[in-house]
Amino acid sequence: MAISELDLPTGVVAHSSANPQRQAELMADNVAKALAYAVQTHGIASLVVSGGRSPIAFFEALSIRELNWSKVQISLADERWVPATNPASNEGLVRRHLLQNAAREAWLIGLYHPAESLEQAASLADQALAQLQRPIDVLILGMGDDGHTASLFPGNPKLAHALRDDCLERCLPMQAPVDPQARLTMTYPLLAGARMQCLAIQGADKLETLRAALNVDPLQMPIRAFLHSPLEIYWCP
Ligand SMILES: O=C1O[C@H](COP(=O)(O)O)[C@@H](O)[C@H](O)[C@H]1O
Repeated sequence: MAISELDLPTGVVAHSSANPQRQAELMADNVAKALAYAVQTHGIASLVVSGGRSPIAFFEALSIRELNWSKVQISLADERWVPATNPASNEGLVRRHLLQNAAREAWLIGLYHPAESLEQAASLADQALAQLQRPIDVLILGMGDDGHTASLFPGNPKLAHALRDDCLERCLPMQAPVDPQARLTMTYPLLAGARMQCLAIQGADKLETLRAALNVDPLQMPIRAFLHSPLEIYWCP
């Protein structure tokens, strides 16, 4: 199946690339243009990225794009509650692959904070996110095989609250079904307010997950909540 065969909602744009490197370069070009425009028009740009296995080539391609990175804030759609030195840390991934080259001048607002409980850590992350320029200029989402995005996981008791349009928290604690289970996630209104929204996915399995998500409720597959304009989906086989 190709992404062009999906019946996507009106206003959702699909970009198809021949391979992961081409996809990374195309996304890096488009994201760099959007960040440069944001810096030019309001003096500061905010970029929120996801972790997981997929974004490394994109991070590296973006890190060498020339723009005024000292005016760019970078934060994370979600984080595992582990320090940046832990191999599972999304912040660690961003530090190793994105905050390099020209992009080393960017300003990172991490979600991880040491605390006595995950709830306290989420509250500290929520406070740190007060510095993040809103609306987010560019959001890069990923998607798990169960239809989760950020750390908005199906079956979590806090999911319905995190997906509410009027959810006041910027960040909430979540439990994932896989290790590391303790997670921190940005909530729906913060994420879905982004000016430019991209979903980056690779492979036939993720396309099948996306197809399934089109026909279910967001509580079953949270990516469903984002499948509307202005989402741009970047897919490659
Ligand atoms: O756990 C996570 O998974 C999703 C998808 O990651 P991938 O490895 O399948 O690309 C990711 O978007 C999220 O940020 C991450 O914490």
